[in-house]
Amino acid sequence: MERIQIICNPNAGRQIVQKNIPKLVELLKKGGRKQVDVVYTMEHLHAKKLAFENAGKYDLIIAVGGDGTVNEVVNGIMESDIKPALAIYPAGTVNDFGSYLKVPRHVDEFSKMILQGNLMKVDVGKGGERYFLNVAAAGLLPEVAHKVSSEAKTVMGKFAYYIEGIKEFSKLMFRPVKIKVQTNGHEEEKEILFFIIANSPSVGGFKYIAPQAKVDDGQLDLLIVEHSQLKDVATIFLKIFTGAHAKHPALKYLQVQEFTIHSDDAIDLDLDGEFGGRLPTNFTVVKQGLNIVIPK
Ligand SMILES: Nc1ncnc2c1ncn2[C@@H]1O[C@H](COP(=O)(O)OP(=O)(O)OP(=O)(O)O)[C@@H](O)[C@H]1O
Repeated sequence: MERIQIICNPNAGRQIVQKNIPKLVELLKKGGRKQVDVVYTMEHLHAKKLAFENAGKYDLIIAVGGDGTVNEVVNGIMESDIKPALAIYPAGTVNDFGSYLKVPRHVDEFSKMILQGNLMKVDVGKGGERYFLNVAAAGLLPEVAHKVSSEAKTVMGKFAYYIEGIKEFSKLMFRPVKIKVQTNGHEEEKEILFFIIANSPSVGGFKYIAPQAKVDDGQLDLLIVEHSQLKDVATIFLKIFTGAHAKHPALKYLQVQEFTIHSDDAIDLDLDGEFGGRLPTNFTVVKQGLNIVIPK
């Protein structure tokens, strides 16, 4: 992987990791990489455009930012005919996929990982026409993610999500979401509190939301909590910290390759923490569709 493009969101997270970029470039050049170009994103969707337009010119794109920036780079790569490899340099409030892959945050370790170039093929989820690397969701979690202001997340980190989550939770007790789920030609109507479609086990900073998820098995893990199970929701939430929630009878846990979710209400969809359009949405998975650099 000789030709490297670094796409960096200067505003992501606490804007600390970004200070390492000059050092990273220096280390990669010292390691023999002749072309290491850095571009800073200027606005929403800029990272996607940069990844798409330059996909053929690079062997590797390093996304520096949070899950939103990584999602944009993944969309740019997946929409391109030539697909460079991806590396995630976690610099955001939440970096689920990077944390799951145990990507080092220290610049020396990170550059070592890039120079070693150990690749893994991972699945990429698709919700409608948009790709997601880690998670698609609607209901409680995305409402929380979108309600928390960027400033609050920067100051409080992940805890901002949890605090808002508790506030939102009481509101949602009275507002279930009606959905139709189609899997393998079978349709079921449900009133749910939320659903999560996970590629990796780690979602929203919780490490074990989808404990059975594997990022290269060609399957998406679908978790649904039905409204009828409201009385159990508190217990489910408490168990999330250890992953024990997945075995709770009130939570439906399915592994699927394709399914559709409809709703009569205008329900926002969240893909990797970003607004991803509205339901209805057909979900598919591109099995091992992306090469990603991981530690040895
Ligand atoms: N220069 C920029 N100014 C403003 N927003 C940007 C800029 N570059 C990228 N973005 C947008 O910032 C959003 C958040 O990015 P990302 O998830 O990487 O960071 P984060 O710090 O984890 O998230 P958040 O800002 O939501 O806390 C993305 O939607 C991205 O498109």
